[in-house]
Amino acid sequence: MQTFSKPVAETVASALAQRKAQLASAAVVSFAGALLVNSRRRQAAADQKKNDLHLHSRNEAVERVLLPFSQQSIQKPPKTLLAITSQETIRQHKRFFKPVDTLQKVGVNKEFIRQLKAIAKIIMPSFKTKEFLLIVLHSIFLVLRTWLSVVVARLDGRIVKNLVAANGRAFALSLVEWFAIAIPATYTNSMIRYLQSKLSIGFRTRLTRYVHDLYLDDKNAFYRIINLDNRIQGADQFITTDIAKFCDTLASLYSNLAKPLLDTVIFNYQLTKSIGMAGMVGLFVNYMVTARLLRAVTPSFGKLAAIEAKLEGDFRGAHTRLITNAEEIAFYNGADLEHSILEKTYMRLIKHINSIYKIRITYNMFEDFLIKYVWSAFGLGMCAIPVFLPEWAGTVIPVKAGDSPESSRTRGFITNKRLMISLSDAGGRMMYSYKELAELAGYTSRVYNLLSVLHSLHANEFQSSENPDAQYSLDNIQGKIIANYNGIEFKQAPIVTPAPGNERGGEMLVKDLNVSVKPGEHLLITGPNGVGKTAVARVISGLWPLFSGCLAKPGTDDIFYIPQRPYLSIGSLRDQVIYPHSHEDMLREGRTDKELLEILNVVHLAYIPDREGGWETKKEWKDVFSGGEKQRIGMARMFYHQPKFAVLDECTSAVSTDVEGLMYNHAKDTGITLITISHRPALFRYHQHLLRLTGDHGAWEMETIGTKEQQLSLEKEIQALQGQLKEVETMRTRLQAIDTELSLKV
Ligand SMILES: Nc1ncnc2c1ncn2[C@@H]1O[C@H](COP(=O)(O)OP(=O)(O)OP(=O)(O)O)[C@@H](O)[C@H]1O
Repeated sequence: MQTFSKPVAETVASALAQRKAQLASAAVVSFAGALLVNSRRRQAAADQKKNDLHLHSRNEAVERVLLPFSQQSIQKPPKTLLAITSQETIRQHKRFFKPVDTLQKVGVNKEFIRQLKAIAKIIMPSFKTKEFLLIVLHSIFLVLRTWLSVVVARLDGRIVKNLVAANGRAFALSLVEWFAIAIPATYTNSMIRYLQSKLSIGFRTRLTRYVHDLYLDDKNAFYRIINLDNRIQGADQFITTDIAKFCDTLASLYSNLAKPLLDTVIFNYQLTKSIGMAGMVGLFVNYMVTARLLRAVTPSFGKLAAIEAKLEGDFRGAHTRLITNAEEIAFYNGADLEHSILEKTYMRLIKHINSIYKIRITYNMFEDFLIKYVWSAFGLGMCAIPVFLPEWAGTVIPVKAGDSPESSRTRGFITNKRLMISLSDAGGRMMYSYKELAELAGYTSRVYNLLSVLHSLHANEFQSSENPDAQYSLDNIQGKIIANYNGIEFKQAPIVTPAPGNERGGEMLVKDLNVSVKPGEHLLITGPNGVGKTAVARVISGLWPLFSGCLAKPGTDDIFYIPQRPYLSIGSLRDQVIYPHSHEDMLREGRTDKELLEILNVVHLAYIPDREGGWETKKEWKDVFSGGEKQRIGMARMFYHQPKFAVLDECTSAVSTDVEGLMYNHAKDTGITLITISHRPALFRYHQHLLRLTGDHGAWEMETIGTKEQQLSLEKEIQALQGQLKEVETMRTRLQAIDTELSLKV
């Protein structure tokens, strides 16, 4: 048991030694370190980055998008050229995607048509697109299929007539004709399905590309949509599933609506020839009445589809959270609770789907009854008109030379009946299309909502506050940002949480901050948990808005952020070090793996490439690296990018103090000005200034490290530690006493 007391003394002694070292080193730290800048190297890197940025500029006309389309292509995806959405197009489209009125009913109405028209500008930007060609081809095949249906109906009539007339030769010949028609008919059907799928995937590619261009824009809309807006929950579901469903429904709707419409026109024309005008008027009246009846009983499938999509998103989101936080949940033994959360989310979804199924029972019954039975009976009645009341029909079934009146009537009846069946099928599909149209309205409202929110975030238009008296509201951002400044300077700038949808508006964390960081003047930001240290970094990076005051900051290339939570991307080991650059960027800049190894050496990770099997190794890196290794990779990234300024947010908390010191010294030696967010006093010595956030109504204070006050406060801390050190002996004695007491009891 005595061994426990030794570390107590050691810890206090080492803390004391550290304080003394701080006191000594803080006094000697000066701007000299900052002047030892390897300026040539940094300048070259900056130029290279600018060059690189130019090559990847968002204004670049065309970018390659990888679209795997077969199993083979998954290994080696083909490259399809797709134009990147230009800023001009986005600006022009903005007015079509005005914010959605949440009270607006989702359904087949004017708003739906307006939203669909707006989305059409993305999925079919002009008639010179591949998608338009697909629609034309698709339409040709649809006409062909209708024509083939008429031919088949006539042939069917002739086959039965030959059978009734016992004409064996004619019967055999008509059967041959039957098979001859089967070939183009089946080819037509396959092509219709193929072209429909192609159309859907074409729409999806355009829409996904457009959404990605907005979602991952230079304003970080993917961050804003979560933190600065609460109109869209689970954007991933919108992008991966809702867009796909929207495109599938739209493409199939065209074929499901265009084909029966065409069928209705052509079959009606054919039927008029056989059943006369009276029959046609009867049929028309029948359509009108049934359509009205069906419309009246159709439930709001659009709204139901939109709710279903949202619940699907919630279920998917719950699973994603489980995967992302698997280790933490497993450590906490949280499987039971997570299980019940997943079950609840799933049951909410299933309950909704079940209610849709129940609604559909009566609707489908009514629909079937009207279309299959009422229509057939009505149709048969119409077919009988030329037989029983030829004077009403205004037409009689022609009797061909050599045919008996019976066989002619049979031929006429069979042909008409087939046309009738096709007509009722077309009607059924049209009615079904109405249901599909209502569902499309649901998907359209979701896709439109996503697009309108992305457009507004891209244009820096945020959700308006419900409280007009709120001091800080996202729709009233007054702060002034000066970019490309050689330093960081806050003037009367409050740090405020964005808090979208919060009745009270944003909460002020730091009051009117006045801080200036010039090159070489390293700043340490400290303060209790939740006081707003990271929030300062968020405002510098532009993730959070500046509600008032002024902030001058370096250009995006000149500042690098290492966040509190390490992030490891998908990709090779090399990709982890050079993130967010790609291997192609690295080669273009003329950087080598040898250089990367030197960087890993600085952060004491030189053993990693060998251990992991080389730079090309791909793994789920977040599960491979230890906490400290992840943080060192973060530092390695900074050394790779060599920015002028770096914001380090508690990013070395799991790194041993000696390696941490080496990394800090190396960063300073290479000319990086550090803005560190930390609670660790061991880091004082690497900085000139200290910003202390006290959390008392947004209060803060600035100190120069190494000043008299600073020394005084360190002296005080040393005295306190020395006091504790004196107590070690007493504590040790007490521990021994407890040990003895315990052993006696045992
Ligand atoms: N997106 C957000 N919307 C509203 N409030 C937020 C948001 N993100 C953080 N906050 C709140 O802002 C406050 C400051 O957060 P911040 O992350 O800056 O704390 P911190 O000082 O860095 O704390 P720590 O030392 O624990 O890292 C916290 O109370 C936090 O709950």
